[in-house]
Order: sequence, then structure tokens, then C-alpha cells
Amino acid sequence: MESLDKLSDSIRDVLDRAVELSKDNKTVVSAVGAGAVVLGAYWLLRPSKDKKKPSASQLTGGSIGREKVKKEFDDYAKSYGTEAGAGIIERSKTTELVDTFYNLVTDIYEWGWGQSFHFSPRLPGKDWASSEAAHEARLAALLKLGPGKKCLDVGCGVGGPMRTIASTSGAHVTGITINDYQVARGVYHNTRLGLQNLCQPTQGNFLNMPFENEIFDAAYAIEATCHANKLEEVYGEVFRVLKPGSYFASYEWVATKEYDPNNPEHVRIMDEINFGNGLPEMRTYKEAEAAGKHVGFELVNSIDIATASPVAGPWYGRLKWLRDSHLISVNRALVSIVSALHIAPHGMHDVHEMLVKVSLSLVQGGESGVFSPMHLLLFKKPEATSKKQ
Ligand SMILES: C=C(CC[C@@H](C)[C@H]1CC[C@H]2C3=CC[C@H]4[C@H](C)[C@@H](O)CC[C@]4(C)[C@H]3CC[C@]12C)C(C)C
Ligand SMILES: C[S@@+](CC[C@H](N)C(=O)[O-])C[C@H]1O[C@@H](n2cnc3c(N)ncnc32)[C@H](O)[C@@H]1O
Repeated sequence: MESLDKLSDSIRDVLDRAVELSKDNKTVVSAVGAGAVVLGAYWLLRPSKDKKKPSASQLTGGSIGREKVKKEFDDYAKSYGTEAGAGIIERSKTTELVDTFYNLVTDIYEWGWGQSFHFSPRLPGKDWASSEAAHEARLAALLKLGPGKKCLDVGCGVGGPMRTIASTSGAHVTGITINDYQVARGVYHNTRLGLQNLCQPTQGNFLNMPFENEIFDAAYAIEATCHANKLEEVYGEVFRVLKPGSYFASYEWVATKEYDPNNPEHVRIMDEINFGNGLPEMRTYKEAEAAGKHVGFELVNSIDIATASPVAGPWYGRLKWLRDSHLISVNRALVSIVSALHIAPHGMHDVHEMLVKVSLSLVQGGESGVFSPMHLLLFKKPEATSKKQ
């Protein structure tokens, strides 16, 4: 905060100088312009008092101490192979790397996107927030959630979807995330909104969940299981904790049927998506369907929501809009300022640059049709369980 005080002092100096200069008619226009730019920067950087949403001057490395952010980011970057299609080299380290990834990006996501860390199609006449809520509420309807039901959110982030799903349906939602910083953020938002009795985030590994067998009435995952080394491992755990006869719905990140593994451009897009999003590798929707069946689920429905509606706008439209309206450039400038002033931890600038780059790859994946972040799979655990080992 000391650096912010210094920033305020410098702004005051610049404004004083602008007043001086304005006495000279020739420079009045540029002085007022400079003052407006500085005031604008101050407005965008000012810390939010309640941290409901971090501002650029409040970006942290999550649970990573600020002095370690740069090293953790460099180690993360080195963990991806350079050969086409390589993904994470040491797969046994995936969960640890994903935890690091979320320490590094969680504040940036909340600052620049919101509390729901996923995409949604844009509904005609609706803004992005309503379209996002509808995408989440679809799951509550599919899973037939209602008061008294106990539902699991597999990979819950800071709980944006959990809050929509619990408050639209009345069901209780337990979330699991690998990242303890996200748990703290989730608890903070739930308490602030009076939802702490219906929404409960927990820290844990979804490949080995800290829950008893057959305790949940339903489960969903939103753009989260793509982080698992093997889909069978996470699906197997969901199968174990679900009551027989109940449903699991997942929006999966997949390579679509347009994807050609022999097309170097397609492979490049997927490699960039994997790196910028903490994924070990990309699966096809067919592999995801097969993984669910392999652990004992019945496949009830498999549909790519990205292409399902002829009237909804594309899921990557919001990223395109951020780019075309130059908001991403504004964010870049703000992150450069807070980094240069040592307000943000050293390394935050690199993390932000990684996200700038991946936003382009995601749009390319969407426009070319080779990638979807929302292939909906609806699975049912049979009444008489027959889990294959
Ligand atoms: C499901 C996952 C995350 C999906 C999305 C929520 C995020 C994917 C890319 C992210 C972003 C890219 C660009 C950032 C921008 C440069 C910055 O200024 C503000 C935040 C971004 C818009 C950021 C927001 C979240 C994403 C859209 C993965 C991880 C499985
Ligand atoms: C892109 S975020 C999506 C979060 C949330 N579903 C949403 O839409 O806002 C992916 C989530 O999966 C979680 N995750 C990834 N790997 C995990 C693991 N092995 N165990 C538990 N959670 C994991 C991350 O911590 C993060 O919360």
C-alpha cells in the first residue's frame, strides 16, 4: 500500500504540474489530456475496500508468497514439453502444477472475468452475466435438483456456479477444489451473500476425494475434469461417491470431430490451450464418453453445447469482445504499471502475458471449430452398481 500512496503522490504532482502548464495556453490541451489519463489510471488501480473483486493493484499469487511467484511461474512454464502435442512432461506432477496454476491465475480471473471460471454461449438479448447463469442453471434442471438434495461440484473454483445452482434449486452443494486459496475466496463470497448454509467448498483432490461412498444425490463438473491426468480417475471417484440411480453432468473441454491430429495448426492451437490453462493434454469427446462408460456409468446424453443452439452467440465472443474493445490492452497496461511499481508480485506480468496469449488461441480453437469447452456429457450411475475394475 506504500507504493499506492507513492502513486497517489505522483498523480497529485502531475495534476499540479498540469495546472501550472494550463496557464500557458499552448499546452493546455495536452496537460488536461495527461491529467485525464493519470486520473483514469488511478481510478482503475484504486484498491477495492472489501476485496469483493480484486483490482489490478491487489493481484496476488494466491497461496504463493509474493517473492516466489516468478520462480513458480518459471517452473510451471518449464513443465510443458516443447515438442508438438507434448503437454505436461512429468504427468505424476499434474495435480501439483494445476494447484500452482490456480494460485497464479485466480485473482486475475476474478478481476478480469468474474467468479465463474468458465465459458457460456451468449443468449440473444441477454448480457454475459445472465447467459453464464443460464448455462449454470441448466445443470440444476438436468440433475433435477431441489431442496433437500445433496449435490457435488467437482472442481468448484471460487464458487460462482455453486452459488447459482444452490440458489436457483435450493439444493445443498459441496464443492471440491485442489486450491486452498480458492476455498478461502469461495467461503468469503458465500458468507458475504448469506449462502454459507447451502454452499460448502472444500480443499481436496478430485482424484481421491475425502468423501464417503454413495453420499451425493447428484454431481456436476464445469470445465474442470480436463485437469485430470486420466479422465477415468476423476469419473471413477464421482461414480464412487454418487448414490445408485443418480446423475453426473459435465461440461468437458474437448477436441471436436473437426480436430485433425495430423494438422500442425490444430496441434499448435491445442498445445497453446493446454499450456495457458494448466491441462496435461486434450481429449476428444469420444475419449471422454468412453472414460465414463469404462468406470460403470451409463451415457444418457452427449451434446456439444457450443454448436447446439442456432441462435446463441459463440462462447468465445466475450474473449473477442475483450480484445476488440481494447480492454485486454488496458489490462496489460495496468499490469505493467503495478508490476513496474512493485505493487504486484514479480512474475505477475508473465502470468498475465500467458493469459493474453491463450485468449487468442482459445478464440482460434473456437472459430476453427476444433475445440469446445462445453461438450455436455450426462451420465447415470445404474441402480444396481456394476463398477468395472
Ligand atoms: C476452464 C478454464 C478457464 C476458462 C476461462 C475462465 C479462462 C480461460 C482464459 C482466461 C482469460 C484470458 C485472458 C485474460 C485477460 C488477458 C486478462 O486481462 C483478464 C482475464 C482474462 C480475460 C482471463 C479470464 C479467464 C479466462 C477466460 C481452464 C483453466 C480449464
Ligand atoms: C476452470 S476452474 C472451473 C471452476 C468452476 N467449475 C467454475 O466454473 O467456476 C477448474 C477447477 O478445477 C479444480 N481442479 C483441478 N484439478 C483438481 C484436482 N485434482 N482436484 C480438485 N480440484 C481440481 C481447480 O482447482 C479449479 O477450481
